[in-house]
Amino acid sequence: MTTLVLASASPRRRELLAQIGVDCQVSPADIDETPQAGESPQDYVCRMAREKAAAVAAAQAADVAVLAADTTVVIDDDVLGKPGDRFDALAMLARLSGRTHQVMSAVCLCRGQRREEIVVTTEVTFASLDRELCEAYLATDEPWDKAGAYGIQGLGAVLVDAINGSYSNVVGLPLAETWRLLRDFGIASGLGGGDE
Ligand SMILES: Cc1cn([C@H]2C[C@H](O)[C@@H](COP(=O)(O)OP(=O)(O)OP(=O)(O)O)O2)c(=O)[nH]c1=O
Repeated sequence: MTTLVLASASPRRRELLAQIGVDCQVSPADIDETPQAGESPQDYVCRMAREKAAAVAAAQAADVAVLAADTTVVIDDDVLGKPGDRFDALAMLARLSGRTHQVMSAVCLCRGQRREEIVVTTEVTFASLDRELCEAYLATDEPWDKAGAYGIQGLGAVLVDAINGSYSNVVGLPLAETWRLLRDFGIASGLGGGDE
């Protein structure tokens, strides 16, 4: 049986993997998440997932598989990461208000010399938000550890009018695509049967 290490501090990613019956150990990666000048959102999320996986894989035996992911909100080709402060969070919510944005997650799975990456994009359309609603949402403390300053899986659901694409991708890990990746590596097998 292959040991799978999830290179993530996100409790949501672990819960999402558990939802599809995949057991893992957790070993968060600490990397610099600053975008590079001129880097496209897709290149950025891929690089982040790859660097998280590489940082953790370096400390593992060669037969251990490492899974890492990165999720970012993209609007007008700009990347919105986690808000740094209240002002930042309000500006993000105001920018997303009444418009459609993309949530991009990259997933990187590696074992030994083998490495595969995928990027999944979901479109999310926000309701029109007034200042009072944005302030009230900030007071819930949900925005701080989430890209784009909202969590669709929580009270942030009231901000969302529609989504087009994978829901789990917005929460941090596209489950259908990740499961296929794990299956291709021989890590996930049938449904409900756990790991091979
Ligand atoms: C848009 C959105 C993002 N998010 C989260 C998913 C990610 O955890 C987070 C984006 O930050 P990431 O850097 O992708 O992940 P992380 O810092 O939480 O964890 P790690 O790097 O250790 O794996 O935003 C939600 O939970 N709900 C949402 O609706």
